[in-house]
Amino acid sequence: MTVEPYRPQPIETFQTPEKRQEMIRALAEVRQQFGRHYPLIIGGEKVQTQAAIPSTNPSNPAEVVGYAAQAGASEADAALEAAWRAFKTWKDWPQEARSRTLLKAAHIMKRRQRELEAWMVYEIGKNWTEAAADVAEAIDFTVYYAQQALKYTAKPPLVAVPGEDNESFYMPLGAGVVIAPWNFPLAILTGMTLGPIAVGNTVVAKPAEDTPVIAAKLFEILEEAGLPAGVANLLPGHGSEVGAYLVSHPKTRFINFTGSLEVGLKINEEAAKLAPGQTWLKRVFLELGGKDAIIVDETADLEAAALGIVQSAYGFQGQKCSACSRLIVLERVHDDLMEQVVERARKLVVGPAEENPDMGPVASEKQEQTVARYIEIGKEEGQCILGGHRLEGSGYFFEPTIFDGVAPQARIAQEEIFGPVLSVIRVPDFDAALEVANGTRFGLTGGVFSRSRERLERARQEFQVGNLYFNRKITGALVGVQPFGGFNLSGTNTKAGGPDYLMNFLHMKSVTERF
Ligand SMILES: NC(=O)c1ccc[n+]([C@@H]2O[C@H](COP(=O)([O-])OP(=O)(O)OC[C@H]3O[C@@H](n4cnc5c(N)ncnc54)[C@H](O)[C@@H]3O)[C@@H](O)[C@H]2O)c1
Ligand SMILES: N[C@@H](CCC=O)C(=O)O
Repeated sequence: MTVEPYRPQPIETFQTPEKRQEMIRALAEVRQQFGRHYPLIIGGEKVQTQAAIPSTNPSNPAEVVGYAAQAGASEADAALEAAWRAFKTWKDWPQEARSRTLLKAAHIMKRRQRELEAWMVYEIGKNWTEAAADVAEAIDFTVYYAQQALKYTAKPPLVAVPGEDNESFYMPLGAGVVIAPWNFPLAILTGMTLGPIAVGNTVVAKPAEDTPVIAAKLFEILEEAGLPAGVANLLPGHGSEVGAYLVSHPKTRFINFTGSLEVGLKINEEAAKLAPGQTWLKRVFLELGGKDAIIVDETADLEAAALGIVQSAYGFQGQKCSACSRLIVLERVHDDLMEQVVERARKLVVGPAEENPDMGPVASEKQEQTVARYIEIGKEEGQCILGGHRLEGSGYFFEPTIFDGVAPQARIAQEEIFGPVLSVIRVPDFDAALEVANGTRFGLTGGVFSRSRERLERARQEFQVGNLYFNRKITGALVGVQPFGGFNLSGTNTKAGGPDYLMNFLHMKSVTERF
């Protein structure tokens, strides 16, 4: 098998008229397809249901992008059965053939790149570049895992002892459940599904309620790539119903979850209970929320810091687990820095995602209510120095918002808001900055802007996060470059897009023969 060395996909920024025209065409073509119905996919069969989940456009919620069939318990039973049936043969496919199937899927994604981006612009309100980054990451996960999977055919080296032959080898676990969030509705769903599949497992995937259409597009691609029936099964539905059912199911071998801390804790608890007939301990992977901080000290390049803060706080409307939601700034540079941050944030254009603004809408009515509630809390807990309002119009639009003078223990400095709201905390020195940065339950991403080598080296050891960035934005981890996953209550540190990720979905067998 000839394999090109893996390199992350470049992310399209639509600077040329040709690229802009491509996107305008894709948006028009996708709009023509609004309102279609998308079935469940169980064992390769397309299954319609009585109930349907409407997926709407957050820039204009009256528009229905598509309807997804809605799975319940009986469909979940059938999907797990189909996944176990497919496992019997998929586990024995030569690794090269499995990897080739994924590489083919990646090629189809590249061919349909603009179209996939356009679906996410409409379905979840990403601007064009955010949508392009999502598709690029999905392609990256697919290629990277296809290649990484090849290494597990090699047997680990063992110590030889006289009179015995010893060998160890890796085997896939079985049929697992993937439960995905809406905020990277293609990339995260793709990575969580194709990682386990790459090394011989099979999967039942439940996308988020708000993004079933882009999930259906991924499954069209997997079918075209020739992934055998039942290896990946698609089960849109409500998390508290079919999601919870799949988690508790005795036939679920592993759970690959990305989402909120609240739901992650429930899953952790339910998955630990032994269901009647269950004969294994479920492996549970949880990648959860963040309350991510950037520290800026008095030695920093303030212009670079202001740029990195604004990019990290407001990219995709702050709806990234990696988003900067706390700015921890040393008193001495507070005023100069804030002047630049406010100036940059004030210029951000907010509007319908299809017009490619800096910021589109927040994702849903639920998000709208959460962000509005925290803005009200913020007005009690800090001084609103920018924004603080929902914008007029039918879409879920908010101004970029900044609260200054926030106490480290304030709710807006401790709880994940998941919206375009930044809390600014002033500290006297770098010791205090690190203490505040580490003073939440989370530990996902973090950043430091400083020219002090000593402080950067200290932060390298003491800043308790899974992904730490110096002198740049804290979002946009690249597959294979910055393995992604948090510390503390941000998750189980699965490290998506990392060289050890696929080990999570394998177990090792050791065989000894006495001569
Ligand atoms: N750490 C990471 O890598 C990462 C990446 C993206 C998003 N996130 C986090 O995800 C959250 C935003 O996503 P969200 O709003 O979709 O999260 P969420 O927890 O509300 O939902 C995630 C998924 O869980 C399902 N679900 C809900 N209740 C369930 C239950 N009781 N049992 C089983 N499944 C259930 C939902 O239907 C959805 O598919 C934020 O907290 C964000 O920080 C984390
Ligand atoms: N991996 C993404 C965040 C995923 C969570 O939302 C990043 O690095 O920005």
